[in-house]
Amino acid sequence: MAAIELDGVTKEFDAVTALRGVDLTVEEGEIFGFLGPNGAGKSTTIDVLLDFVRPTSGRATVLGHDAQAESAQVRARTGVLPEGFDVYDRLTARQHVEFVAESKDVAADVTGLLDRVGLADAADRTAGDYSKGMQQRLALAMALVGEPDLLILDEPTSGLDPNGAREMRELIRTERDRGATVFFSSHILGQVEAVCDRIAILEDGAVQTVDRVESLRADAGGGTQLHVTVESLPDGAVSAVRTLSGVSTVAPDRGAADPTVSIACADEAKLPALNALDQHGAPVLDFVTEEASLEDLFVEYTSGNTAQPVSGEGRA
Ligand SMILES: Nc1ncnc2c1ncn2[C@@H]1O[C@H](COP(=O)(O)OP(=O)(O)OP(=O)(O)O)[C@@H](O)[C@H]1O
Repeated sequence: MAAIELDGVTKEFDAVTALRGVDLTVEEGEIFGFLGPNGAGKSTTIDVLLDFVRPTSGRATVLGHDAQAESAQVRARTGVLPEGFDVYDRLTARQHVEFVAESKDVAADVTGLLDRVGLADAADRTAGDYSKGMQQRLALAMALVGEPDLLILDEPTSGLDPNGAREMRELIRTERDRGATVFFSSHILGQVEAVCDRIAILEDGAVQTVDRVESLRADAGGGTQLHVTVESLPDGAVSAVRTLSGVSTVAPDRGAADPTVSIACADEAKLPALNALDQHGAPVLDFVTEEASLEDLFVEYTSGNTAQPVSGEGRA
């Protein structure tokens, strides 16, 4: 059974069409990244799933329940980290989590949950004094109450430092290993590509593409960037690499003491490219490889929208 099914969902807010016939299926047990620039419609989609807004047309099903008619059942089995979560200033973190457990009518290991999100030491401090990152961690602990079958996380790494973002990704993986489905939105490509099984790219209320991360990476053109330092770089060596199958671009740079050449190529073309350099008067001194980023693809699908897709602060 699909964890999430959107079927032709359109949402119009007066003058703004936020969603335009969105079709999307998220399978159970997936970590699914919902990516798009600011204003693409990510939060509106999540609001439809949780019945905070009603679609103008189309239908949403969550964990087999109709998102509108059976929203209570959906919420009972779903943990949500909303965008721009506001804490209750005078309540402690512990009280926040206890409150969610009471509302959901489930038993919760409150200390254990706060420990998992790195707030054990601050559990009894009032959340009004928390930093933004600590508030975000608290929101995550609240989302995890009751071991939900589905986690819906809206911009979960917002406000987190690089360590916090990495811990968030580890936690997402742990939740998936427990059997949960994780659906999370982000406008930061690096966050999504580091952890997701599949990604949908949304732009202007419409799904532009849905695919596995590896397939998107392959579509990004050239599986690998090869940066090679050579002793010398005659034109013949550059041309020899250009003619190899699987090589898409070759960019020589003769400005430094040792010339370099950057080669975008398919994985299987890496060794032939290095051999071709060696054999055409460009002995290889050193090389590094870099996986192709999805950033170009993201920009292509989102028409270079003003949101900055950054490639992340490092992989988990
Ligand atoms: N309640 C509302 N009333 C009017 N317009 C709205 C409302 N909610 C969202 N919109 C509009 O719908 C569009 C999609 O907004 P949404 O918040 O879903 O985007 P998003 O992808 O989540 O963006 P961000 O990354 O900035 O959070 C935007 O143009 C927004 O202004």
